[in-house]
Amino acid sequence: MSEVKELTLQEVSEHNNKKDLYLIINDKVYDCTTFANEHPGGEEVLLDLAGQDCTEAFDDVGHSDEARALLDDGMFVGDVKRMPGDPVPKAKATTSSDSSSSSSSASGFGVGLYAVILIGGAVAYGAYNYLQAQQAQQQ
Ligand code: HEM
Repeated sequence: MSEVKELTLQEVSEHNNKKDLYLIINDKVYDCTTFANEHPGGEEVLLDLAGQDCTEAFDDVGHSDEARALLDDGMFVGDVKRMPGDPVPKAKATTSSDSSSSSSSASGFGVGLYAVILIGGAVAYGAYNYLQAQQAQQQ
């Protein structure tokens, strides 16, 4: 088995143009030079991020499994070699778990809010009926 190549952020950042375009996704380096002009999302977005870590941008778009499979289908160059002082990777695990946990807590809050509105409405309706009955008795 051949060893996986390792590239520093500095090395990757030199591949930053249309004729030589590397991207980092999840700490892996991909050569997107030929793919760029076939990219369904356009060549421009890839050029803007050329030589950089685009994990966040890639995840934000919500790319399909097909798009992810494309990456390992001939574009893989090697792993990122983090040097002391390099920026920390745009956390992959936290981004996905963050969004799922925040969305689940948001939906939890939504259900709670509905419950409060429903119960509040029921109590108000009950109080109104009670007062009406009291008034009817007094007349
Ligand atoms: C080498 C990495 C990338 C690959 C292999 C890739 C592949 C693809 C593929 C196959 C699609 C079609 C929809 C799908 O299957 O999800 C797509 C759509 C798209 N991509 Fe990428 N993409 C890459 C990087 C990026 C990056 C870094 C951005 C930055 C924002 C981006 C932005 C978009 C957008 C906006 C679309 C939607 C296009 C549309 O539906 O009109 N992509 N990409």
